[in-house]
Amino acid sequence: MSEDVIIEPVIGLIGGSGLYDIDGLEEKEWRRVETPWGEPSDALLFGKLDGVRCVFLPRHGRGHPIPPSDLNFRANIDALKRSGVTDIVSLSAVGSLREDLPPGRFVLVDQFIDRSFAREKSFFGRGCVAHVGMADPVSGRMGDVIAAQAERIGVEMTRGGTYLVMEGPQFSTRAESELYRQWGCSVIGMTNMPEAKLAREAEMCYASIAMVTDYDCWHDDHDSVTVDAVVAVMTQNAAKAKALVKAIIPELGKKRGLCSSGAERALDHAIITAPSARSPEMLAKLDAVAGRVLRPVKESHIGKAT
Ligand SMILES: CSC[C@H]1O[C@H](OP(=O)(O)O)[C@H](O)[C@@H]1O
Ligand SMILES: Nc1ncnc2[nH]cnc12
Repeated sequence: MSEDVIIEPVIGLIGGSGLYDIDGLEEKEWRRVETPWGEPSDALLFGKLDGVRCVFLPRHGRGHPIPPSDLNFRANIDALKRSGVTDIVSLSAVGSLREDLPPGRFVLVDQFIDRSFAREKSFFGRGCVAHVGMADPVSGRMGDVIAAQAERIGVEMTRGGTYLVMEGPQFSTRAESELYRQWGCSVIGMTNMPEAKLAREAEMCYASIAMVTDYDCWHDDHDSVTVDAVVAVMTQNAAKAKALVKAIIPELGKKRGLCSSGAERALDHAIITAPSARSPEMLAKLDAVAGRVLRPVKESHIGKAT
């Protein structure tokens, strides 16, 4: 049954390698946010762009002190959620697994293969078990806005692509890179999972802009990826990324109904633990991410349309 709700979006931006700040924010303020899951990667940058509330988080922290496997993804997503964020735009450096996705190209990812293995992947667990759907991990609504704005400002963007998430921190062997190519993957990186899974559990819409920095190690005509090469291309990509962010925020910030991705109601049919078997400690930790379904209805954070 469709619900009559109006959402005033707050846009969360997660900046990856080479993106540690965003331009043009008004009323800027870096603020630390505490979470029950530990510390986020850094303080969060709060501000407004064209009147739209935004919250920026540098994924690896300013100066990039945190490697992918040590990222506290749960704290990052929880901090964005308790800051009021409704829609997350992830910006990431990635390697290309396809000839037609050269360095400099932006890819609007629509699928993931999660090969990460040393990370906390869920807010739920003993005391409150939930299984959310991940068939469609990103928001097509956000994708439509991002693709349209990329075209308008002349940023070359490929719509759709599968992002292979590897554990890292080492880059892939040639055999691994070839294997992922055979699997039909488009790009490779180390960070979008479990980020996208946790965003879904926290009922936030998620879109991923993957910015190609290299051809990984499979391409005969290109050197194997190095950090220097990634950073050099990312420095060129960053200006385009910042222009794109400026273009999408006023559009993403418009009042709207529920997202077609279903993300905002992901927990409606996901929690399997009987109310009598739920642990109070777990419920306390889930206060921000699952408050909508675990708290009494009158406290729900999304207002009904009048
Ligand atoms: C510096 S190259 C490897 C590093 O860059 C990507 O991070 P992010 O997605 O945050 O831009 C990649 O996933 C690795 O973490
Ligand atoms: N080739 C690559 N592999 C993994 N993560 C990356 N980030 C940027 N390039 C990458």
